[in-house]
Amino acid sequence: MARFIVIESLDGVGKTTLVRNLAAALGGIAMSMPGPAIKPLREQIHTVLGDARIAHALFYLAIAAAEGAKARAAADAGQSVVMDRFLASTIAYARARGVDADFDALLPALPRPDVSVLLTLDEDERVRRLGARGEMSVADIQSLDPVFRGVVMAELGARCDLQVDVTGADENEAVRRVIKAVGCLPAGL
Ligand SMILES: Cc1cn([C@H]2C[C@H](O)[C@@H](COP(=O)(O)O)O2)c(=O)[nH]c1=O
Repeated sequence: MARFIVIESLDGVGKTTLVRNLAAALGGIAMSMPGPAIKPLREQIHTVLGDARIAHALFYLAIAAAEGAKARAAADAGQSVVMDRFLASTIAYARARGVDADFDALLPALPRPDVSVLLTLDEDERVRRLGARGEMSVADIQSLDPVFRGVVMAELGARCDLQVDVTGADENEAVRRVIKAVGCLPAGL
């Protein structure tokens, strides 16, 4: 049974909420990239890394190696782990920002999830939700560019095991759709 589950998507699809709700439904733990300890420092780290796009990709890869190892260990010990973004996002965003590195050569050395799910949402609805967030991040704005979005979605689609569309789904229905697609059992069953 899948215990280390990765959820990937563009920004604004509802990934973070879904990760939290799915982890609760499975009686498991929610994790995120780059993780709560790094998140407050992220802007500072981006400033230090500057224009070197490969540096940003390597930063996220290092975090994926570290957080992925923790997730893998917890899953191997019998816990369900739901991770908000992982290697597919790291590679997809690096590619969309023009980094031309052989990421696939590194994959065998990195922790592997049991299943990765690409969450999709009707694009008009996604744009509406991003707008409703108030201030958009640089990444949010980049995801509105059709070329950028196309590269990210092509990479995510090629690298995820499953795709689940959550258009028209409320929070609970989104969890049900993912559980059905993954075939994992909610807590208590
Ligand atoms: C996790 C991760 C995020 N990102 C970018 C893409 C997201 O739009 C942005 C914010 O991610 P977040 O919404 O999951 O916090 O950071 C990368 O470029 N590489 C990565 O490995």
